[in-house]
Amino acid sequence: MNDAKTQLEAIRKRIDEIDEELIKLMAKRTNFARDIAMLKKSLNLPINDSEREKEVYEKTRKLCNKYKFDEEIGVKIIKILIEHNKDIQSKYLKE
Ligand SMILES: C=C(O[C@@H]1C=C(C(=O)O)C=C[C@H]1O)C(=O)O
Repeated sequence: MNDAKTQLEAIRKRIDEIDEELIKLMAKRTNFARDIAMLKKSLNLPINDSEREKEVYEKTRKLCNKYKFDEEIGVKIIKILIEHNKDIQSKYLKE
């Protein structure tokens, strides 16, 4: 019983560490939004690039299969990050 409690605590500690890594990586991905916005402005390109998004979603599906993670959940998470990235790009370009 006590052993199970110790194991539960150990797993939760690992989950906390993983959550921190996830947030760190999401921030890292999102922090490219400003540079991307500036480069697109100089190249006269729109913020939205549906071809690139298609590639990102395809890659996401492949990675989900590779790591045995639910494909639809993976795509949902990436969609949130893509939309957030585009919102930030728009904000920078409005400044
Ligand atoms: C970041 C970009 O801008 C947008 C956001 C994307 C993303 O977050 O992956 C992909 C395509 C674009 O719609 C980009 O063009 O690479």
